[in-house]
Amino acid sequence: MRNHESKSRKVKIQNRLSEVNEIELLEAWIESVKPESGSNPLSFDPLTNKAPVGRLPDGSFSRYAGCDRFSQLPVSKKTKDGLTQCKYKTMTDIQRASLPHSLSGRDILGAAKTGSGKTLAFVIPVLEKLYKARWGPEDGVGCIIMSPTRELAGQLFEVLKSVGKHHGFSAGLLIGGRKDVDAEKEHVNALNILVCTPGRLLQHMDETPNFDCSQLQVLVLDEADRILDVGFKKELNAIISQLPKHRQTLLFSATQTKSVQDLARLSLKDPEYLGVHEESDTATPNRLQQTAMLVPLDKKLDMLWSFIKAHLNSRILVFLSSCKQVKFVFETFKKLRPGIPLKCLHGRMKQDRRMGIYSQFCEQRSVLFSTDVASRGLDFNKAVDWVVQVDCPEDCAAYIHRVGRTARYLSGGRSVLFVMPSEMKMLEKLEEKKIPLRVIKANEKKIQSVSDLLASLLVKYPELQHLAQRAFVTYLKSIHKQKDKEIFDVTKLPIDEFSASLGLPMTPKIRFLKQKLKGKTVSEALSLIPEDTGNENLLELPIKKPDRAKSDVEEVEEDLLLAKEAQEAGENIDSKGHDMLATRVTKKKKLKINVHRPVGTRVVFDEEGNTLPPLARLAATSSGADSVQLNKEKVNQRYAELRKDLKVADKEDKDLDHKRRKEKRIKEKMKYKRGRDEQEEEDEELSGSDAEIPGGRVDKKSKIYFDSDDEDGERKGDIAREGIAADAISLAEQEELALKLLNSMHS
Ligand SMILES: Nc1ncnc2c1ncn2[C@@H]1O[C@H](COP(=O)(O)OP(=O)(O)OP(=O)(O)O)[C@@H](O)[C@H]1O
Repeated sequence: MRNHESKSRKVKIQNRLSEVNEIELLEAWIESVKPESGSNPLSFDPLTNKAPVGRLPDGSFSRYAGCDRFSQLPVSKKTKDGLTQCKYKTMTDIQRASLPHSLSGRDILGAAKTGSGKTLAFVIPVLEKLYKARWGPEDGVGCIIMSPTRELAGQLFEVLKSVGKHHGFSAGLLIGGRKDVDAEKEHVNALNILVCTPGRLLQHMDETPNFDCSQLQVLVLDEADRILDVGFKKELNAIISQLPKHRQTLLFSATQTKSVQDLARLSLKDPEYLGVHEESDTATPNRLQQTAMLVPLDKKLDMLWSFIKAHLNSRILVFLSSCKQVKFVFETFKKLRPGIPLKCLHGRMKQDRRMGIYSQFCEQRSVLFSTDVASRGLDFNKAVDWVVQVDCPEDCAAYIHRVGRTARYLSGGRSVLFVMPSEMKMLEKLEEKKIPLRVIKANEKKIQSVSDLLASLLVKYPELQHLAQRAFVTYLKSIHKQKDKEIFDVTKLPIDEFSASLGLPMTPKIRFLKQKLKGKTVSEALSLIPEDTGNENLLELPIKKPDRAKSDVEEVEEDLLLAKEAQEAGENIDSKGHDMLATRVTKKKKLKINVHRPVGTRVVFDEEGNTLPPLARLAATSSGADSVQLNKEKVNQRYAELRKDLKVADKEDKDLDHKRRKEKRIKEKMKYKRGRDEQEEEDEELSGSDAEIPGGRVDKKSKIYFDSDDEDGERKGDIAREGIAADAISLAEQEELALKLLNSMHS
């Protein structure tokens, strides 16, 4: 027994000695032939396969800058073994360009096309840095790898595990949507490498006792431009403030930032900027065939349906602009049975389900409807045949990342972008960014219409109607919120036709466009109605009437529907569900209600219970001048009454709404106090907000954690915004309050 123990101790000592020797050798090698700062190793001639590697007979070292095989790099045997087992032999361009610099400890800003192997370009230096520092369990967190989405973090974690499997480091995946946060807290201090999303990392920084990153050696931001953009600004600043300045920082993305401000935030030291495909003719992979098709908004679903039916043996990734769009298209198309499995992925799904869907999609032919949650970094086993962008991406970078889900590494792929007539500017912008797009015309004969099928589905399944309405509103909202107004202009969209194309019997109201009328309340708007229109027969309201042929009965039903949705959404509407201001105000067309319209289209009862058409009793019943005068007076009187009623109703609604918001805030606060961080149920939705609108993030009121792909995060942001608006409590006041609380806790 004792013999055995001493033997194993001997082996350990030997291993340690050989590791120490290896590290000394690696350090000497790296130091003696490191590439000049500012050089791009891609311009060096590769070493031949037979050239000796490492220490040469004359005591010098082989050159590693410019070599094209992992075996020629000054990296440890453990890393080399991991790479060999994963069958990685030859380096990709970004790996060739960046590894010689990153292995010598320099900060890196790496930009290379999608699918070009950026992950290994940071995983290898991370492993090597910690290995050379002889990092052990007692040293705590040595490296943080941050990703903007959970799926991507999960994927990076897998690469790290497989390439680093011969090293003894402990690594953990810290992402939102996992329930085991308490268990995580217990272990997080023992981890050497954290692969995380910013929200979850910050949560640990704030909540985990003794969480310590003060010894951090390497910080990696994958999809760095995304993490550096406004959506993550607060989280990132808070995280960075807790990290030591003396560290190595590696930033990678397909669309990199060079903004000095951003880099200053990260305290980079003379970073090596390695944009390996900058000289390339195209910004996207060469094996990617990209097309664009002019598709009007109301024909998008027809086109998508026809496309799917024509590619039943493919793996198709479809991008839509919001999770409500995704849900609607997924649920309805599923019922229409296109003959290929359908799946959907969006930020409101529970994390386990998201992961499950992601792997299922990698395995079989299917269509995956997704929001931008799947647009960055994900490597679907090189198996996506088509990327279909039904809704236009917010900018060229988003386009590049979406199409980058196909044609990865050496494989080919195809993509198609549906562009609406109002978005043609996008094509110019893409061309400017060196994105080779072929604009093609759809074969009209092959397009199958689904609108009628959808309409019947919506009749049969009322819940789908609700989904359709939400999809409709959130789509328009996403367009309205887009920053690039040259491309996105909600007023240019065929709104009624769009509504009909979703199968909706009538156009839902578009509440958010209220702003166009400068935020006036219902009663204020009513007060704008002229006392005397100058035309005895017409009442003009600033309402866009979508379908002139639509009957009044339809209008009543429509209002009821809208009222229901608006109430759910917590909007200010009057007690009868009328939101006259917000109703279909798009092109500010005026609805003219003819008070002389035929009796019988809309049934109204008078005090005796007799049926009357609306306002008919106010209208002229004879052609005599007296009666016209009389009716005008009645009309004005009636309006005055209406205004009064509505003012009262409006006030009641405001009070109710205020109360409701207050209750909601209190509820939310309680929720966060309990430390709940789980993903909300898919169907828990907040009034008209759609979280997948990039840049739509808002300041958070208090400690709220979210990942970019976490629609709940956006929700929480919205809640915070509501809270701020309602309370008008400033950040300074909140901080003061928090301080007081803290002081009282300590005293
Ligand atoms: N040297 C290599 N040899 C063979 N395959 C590689 C090599 N490097 C990376 N790959 C493979 O290429 C694919 C794309 O790699 P990776 O996901 O790192 O790309 P990326 O540049 O990070 O893409 P994105 O910009 O979309 O995040 C992966 O399947 C990976 O396994």
